[in-house]
Amino acid sequence: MVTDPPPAGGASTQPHPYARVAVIGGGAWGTALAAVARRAGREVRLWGRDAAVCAAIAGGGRNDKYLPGIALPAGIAATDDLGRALDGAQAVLLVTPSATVREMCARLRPHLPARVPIALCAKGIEVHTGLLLAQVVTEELPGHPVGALSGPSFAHEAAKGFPTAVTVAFPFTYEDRLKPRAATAVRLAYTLSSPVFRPYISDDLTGVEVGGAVKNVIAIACGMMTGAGFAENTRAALITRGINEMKTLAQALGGRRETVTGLSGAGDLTLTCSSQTSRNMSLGVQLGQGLARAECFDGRPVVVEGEVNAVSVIDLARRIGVRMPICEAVHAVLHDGAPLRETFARLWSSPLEAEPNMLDIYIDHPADLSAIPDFAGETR
Ligand SMILES: NC(=O)c1ccc[n+]([C@@H]2O[C@H](COP(=O)([O-])OP(=O)(O)OC[C@H]3O[C@@H](n4cnc5c(N)ncnc54)[C@H](O)[C@@H]3O)[C@@H](O)[C@H]2O)c1
Ligand SMILES: O=P(O)(O)OC[C@H](O)CO
Repeated sequence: MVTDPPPAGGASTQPHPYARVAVIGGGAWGTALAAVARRAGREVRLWGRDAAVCAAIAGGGRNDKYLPGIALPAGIAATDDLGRALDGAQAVLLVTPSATVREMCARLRPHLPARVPIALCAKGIEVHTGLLLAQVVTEELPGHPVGALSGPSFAHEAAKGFPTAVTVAFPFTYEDRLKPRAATAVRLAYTLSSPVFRPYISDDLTGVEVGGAVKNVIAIACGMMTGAGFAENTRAALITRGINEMKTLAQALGGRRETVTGLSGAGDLTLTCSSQTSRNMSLGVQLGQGLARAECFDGRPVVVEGEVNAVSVIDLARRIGVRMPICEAVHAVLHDGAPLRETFARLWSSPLEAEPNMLDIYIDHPADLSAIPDFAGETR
């Protein structure tokens, strides 16, 4: 447990916020986080690779490409010049898609102020290496404290100022435990906090990152089942068993099971699996309805992290011997051409087992896939 008594002599007990925040990534979440930081009273520089988007944000307070119709708070300095965005930055939020994190680090390297903390706001695990994104950044940018910001947060809601809570996680040093108000996670949480944005603090970076990556895959599973005509019982079972897959992977990688019950795990899973606002859930629904991948989202290119995450999560889980049957099913449908209904029906015929941490037992369960009715098209 971390405690720090208030200092004697009436000195302020507030952490020191990071006064200047650089947000790297001008998409939906990067723009929303710039709005969050601005609303919290910080000086904000937003880097995007699209000059027209940057001009619209800086000039008109809008990013209609990624957040249509939303008026952003005044004063976000948006630029396509990385050097300008990072000049004097005291904290960096990295918000480009997970697959771009390593290349973005190389681009950031020449411009980063020394020892500036970097918070990953993308959700994923690197394909091939199996590294969590914070490990990728630590490898590429040694000497910087690296953490993550994650949780149930649709960008358009956070940008509009709807109350949102997330987790900010950085490893805690011995010193941080003695003086938690000076810890990076605490300072960054305070930096971004406002009456409508509430960051919770964690030192379990692994648990937080695993939650963010796995929830995307489980959301695709929920979407697939919904699209194929299954109902709420099925979705609730996938969410609950999905949390168990997250816990098992987090623990195997050195994270804590209870972190997965927090905002970055169960919280984000609940949000993402409940609404087709989620691109992951929405992709699953469209595939469940029988659309080909190329037809989904009317053929528009849309960032669906769970597609990539399915590959990296399953590759990692197999390597370290962790069972993740729901993620395996999603992977099989997305990447091995397995038939969707049969693949998920098979999950219901897998051996009976006990709830977590109770009894190590597997009992054969008769597999009769034809016993599961075809609900597609039925009106409920
Ligand atoms: N949108 C949300 O509600 C939300 C919420 C929380 C977390 N996230 C996470 O944030 C990350 C980004 O998602 P998003 O919603 O902002 O995506 P987005 O599609 O809205 O925007 C992606 C941004 O990344 C940029 N980009 C793409 N490839 C790039 C590259 N190679 N180099 C530099 N920039 C590149 C694009 O120009 C764009 O500005 C994802 O990992 C996502 O899971 C999104
Ligand atoms: O639209 P999604 O599925 O990428 O989800 C966005 C956020 O991760 C929700 O917290």
